[in-house]
Amino acid sequence: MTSERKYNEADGENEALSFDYYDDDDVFDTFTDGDCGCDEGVLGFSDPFSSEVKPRILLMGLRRSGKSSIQKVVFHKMSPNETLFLESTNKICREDVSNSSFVSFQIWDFPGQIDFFDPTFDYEMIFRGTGALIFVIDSQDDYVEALSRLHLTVTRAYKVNPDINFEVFIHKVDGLSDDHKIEKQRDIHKRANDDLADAGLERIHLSFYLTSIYDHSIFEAFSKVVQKLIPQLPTLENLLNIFISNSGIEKAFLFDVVSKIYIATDSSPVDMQTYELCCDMIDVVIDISCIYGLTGDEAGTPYDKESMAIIHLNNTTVMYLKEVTKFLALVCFLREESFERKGLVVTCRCIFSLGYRVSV
Ligand SMILES: Nc1nc2c(ncn2[C@@H]2O[C@H](COP(=O)(O)OP(=O)(O)OP(=O)(O)O)[C@@H](O)[C@H]2O)c(=O)[nH]1
Repeated sequence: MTSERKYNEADGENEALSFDYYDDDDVFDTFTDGDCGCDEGVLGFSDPFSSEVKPRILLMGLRRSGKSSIQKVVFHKMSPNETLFLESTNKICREDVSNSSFVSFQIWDFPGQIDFFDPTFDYEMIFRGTGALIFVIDSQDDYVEALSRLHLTVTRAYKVNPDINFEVFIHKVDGLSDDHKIEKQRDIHKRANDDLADAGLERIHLSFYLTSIYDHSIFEAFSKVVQKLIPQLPTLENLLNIFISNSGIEKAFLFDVVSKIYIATDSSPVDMQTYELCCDMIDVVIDISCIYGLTGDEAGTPYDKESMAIIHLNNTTVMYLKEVTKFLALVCFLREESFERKGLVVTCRCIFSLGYRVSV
């Protein structure tokens, strides 16, 4: 028998710190009409009795909209093509993502076909502990039904917990031209907000992202969702701003190496190409380390204190990657002429190490 956390409503104010435990038969078994499509052992609570409270991210949307694929590609390194063989999820799958003290949350993947407003289903308990609700809309399908489900979900969730961040992934945009993508986003944005306005709920804010598992857009969107749940974000951004203003560095990211989610960057805008280059650099570092860094039967990891890489691009830009902690990497862009002042990078690494220690 597994255990599930439940909010202790009596504790009122600070709900995020008021978990207690109970056997989960009553809530979740309502939806277990078959085997979970999730790997037992990988998914579920890694430490159900830990007192640590993690923000909860819900993945919701109609059947086949791409929820499980998103989770598998971002957090399990599944290749996008393999998602073609994913079976439909038929019960709620929960996963702990605890790569570092910053990137630490639970993802709950909901089956598309369930009626989570079934009276036997304690949706209040679920929404009360939620930090972000990602609603996935298949942009290649007719989205009228998805929009009405989005409206229902958001309004119910908001009533229970107005602090939830509502994130709408307009998904599978890989099949669409750029013009078509923008047109879809505008249409979905307008209809969803009109529905809320008609219900007198224009104060509910929805954020929209164009996503696909076939490019980096899904990682970028997830980065933004996760960043909103990191209380240390303003401090990290500040540190990165100080960092770049005191060095020749033009752009700096703090990456979670495992998921390739960037948990913070300086306040200059991020463009997709820069983000993609960072992801590629992380892949290169890990791949090269796996091939040449691990010897024989050594049980080491391909990413450790020694991990660092420098890549000279052919446009006089240099990319610099350095391990900050076991799970975090600092990835910077700088001009070749500034690169000689590499000592600054090392200094700033100390600042980040300090920032990390302070946060735990
Ligand atoms: N073209 C394209 N197909 C995608 C994308 N993401 C997911 N898919 C496909 O969409 C189909 C459904 O994906 P799932 O992840 O199983 O969808 P789901 O929302 O979890 O479905 P249920 O478990 O039934 O609720 C699969 O064939 C995926 O390969 C995407 O970004 N682009």
